[in-house]
Amino acid sequence: MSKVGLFFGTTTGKTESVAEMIQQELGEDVVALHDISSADESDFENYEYLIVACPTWNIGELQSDWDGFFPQLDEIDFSNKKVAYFGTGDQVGYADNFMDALGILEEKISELGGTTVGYWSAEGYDFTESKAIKNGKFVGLAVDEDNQPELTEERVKAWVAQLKREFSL
Ligand SMILES: Cc1cc2nc3c(=O)[nH]c(=O)nc-3n(C[C@H](O)[C@H](O)[C@H](O)COP(=O)(O)O)c2cc1C
Repeated sequence: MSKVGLFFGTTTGKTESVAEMIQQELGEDVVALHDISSADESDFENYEYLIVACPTWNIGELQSDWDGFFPQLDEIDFSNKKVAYFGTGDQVGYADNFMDALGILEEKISELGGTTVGYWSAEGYDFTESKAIKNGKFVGLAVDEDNQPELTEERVKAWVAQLKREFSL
């Protein structure tokens, strides 16, 4: 049984690619990938550690599969679970709503008892507003494949190294 469940939504495939990079970095035997479009509540119970991944769509909204799953989050017990988040977004085209989906999911899952790990510095990004900023940091890894694809690999590697410590893997 994998230790970490990574639940992602994706519309044009970018978040799925980053999910696969993260799985490679943490280890294929450590991380199981779940597309949220075909997941159900019981899938979350199997893991002590979760990674929740969602791009922001339609100006500040959850990706559509995550949007559909959102009410089902209430049925999941997140207490005793450490939860890390990552998202993909476009800081140039959507500077007022960069990574909002990450903030929306983190707020909800924290209310349901999840403990957030994997906070990420906002240095190196240029945007105006984001619901994903808490105490000056992103609540998880922010990836911008639209404008900074050359930074994705090093960002993923650094974040995964941090997660290994915070998940005690
Ligand atoms: C119509 C549209 C709306 C978008 N809205 C936002 C947004 O509000 N905030 C943001 O950060 N990115 C926004 N994006 C950028 C996407 O989040 C980004 O391309 C993302 O990597 C797509 O992920 P996916 O390929 O996994 O679906 C938008 C893109 C499109 C085409």
